[in-house]
Amino acid sequence: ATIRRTEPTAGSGDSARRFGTQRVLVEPDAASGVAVMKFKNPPVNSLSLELLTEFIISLEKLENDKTFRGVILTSDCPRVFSAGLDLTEMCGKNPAHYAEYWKAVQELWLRLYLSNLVLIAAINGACPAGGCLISLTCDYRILADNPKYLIGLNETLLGIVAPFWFKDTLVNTIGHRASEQALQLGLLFLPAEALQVGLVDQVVPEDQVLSTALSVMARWMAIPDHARQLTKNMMRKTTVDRLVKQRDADIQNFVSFISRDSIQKSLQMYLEKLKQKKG
Ligand SMILES: CCCCCCCCC/C=C/C(=O)SCCNC(=O)CCNC(=O)[C@H](O)C(C)(C)COP(=O)(O)OP(=O)(O)OC[C@H]1O[C@@H](n2cnc3c(N)ncnc32)[C@H](O)[C@@H]1OP(=O)(O)O
Repeated sequence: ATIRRTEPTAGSGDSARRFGTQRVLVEPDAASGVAVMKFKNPPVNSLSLELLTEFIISLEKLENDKTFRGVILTSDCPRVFSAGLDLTEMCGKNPAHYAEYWKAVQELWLRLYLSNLVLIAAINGACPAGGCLISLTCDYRILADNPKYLIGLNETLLGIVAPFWFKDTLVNTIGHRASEQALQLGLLFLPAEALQVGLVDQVVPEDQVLSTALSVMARWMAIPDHARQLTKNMMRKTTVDRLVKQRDADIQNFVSFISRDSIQKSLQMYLEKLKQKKG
């Protein structure tokens, strides 16, 4: 994916030029050093290989541009933050594709979890599974107060299992016992429940999600960068190293697990059910 510079939209106010890719819009505000990164992969921001790749490219661009110290992650698709990993990437494909896809999923998590940027998730829609994982890699999570916007690692409901580094990220956020129950039951939390269990840090009216994220960002950016970054690294490095030291094994484990007939069948059935729902 190439990074395309697009002209500022009419009425975009500041002279900041937007850049990004087809599926990841980046709205930089150089004055504040904050960029808003919007997923745009309609209808549900499923994390396809293309979206993952473009996401990594855009994140790297922002990390390499010293103008930016904070990024707000949000969705350009109505009602959905991200529907999680793209199920079509995990069904009916071949082992080589599964390996390539999983490597990209690992890469995104590794880059986000240890990012030197301040990352804030402005969750303006449903946030299941891989979408929830992205929000968990952020430093702070704000969820719109809409009972339709459920959030959680619901993998067991599909007959699959969240890998250990998904689990570790959840445990680091809501604790071991809450994670044990949430992962086994594939819990999808309502906003008030997510706040109560600590899965999100704030629940605000839908039209205040972005403005709240901007004010929280200002608070985090007031901290001397290097001290904050060293502290974040201190908190997260052990978790990241657990994957780094066994990335290939993790890929092989994913490929063999997802290739099982029983797993393929449950994913197909789940996809069918999603399609019927519209019926
Ligand atoms: C042990 C170690 C080994 C590792 C073991 C394996 C690794 C496990 C880690 C997996 C992590 C994951 O993220 S697995 C993904 C889990 N994701 C989910 O369960 C969410 C599924 N989606 C939903 O619940 C809903 O779509 C929701 C997001 C709420 C939006 O609802 P809406 O009514 O607005 O939209 P829908 O009508 O449902 O969906 C619109 C269209 O998008 C499609 N769609 C929806 N979600 C999709 C998805 N994730 N991937 C692809 N396509 C999706 C639908 O089929 C529809 O297709 P058309 O009908 O053609 O338009």
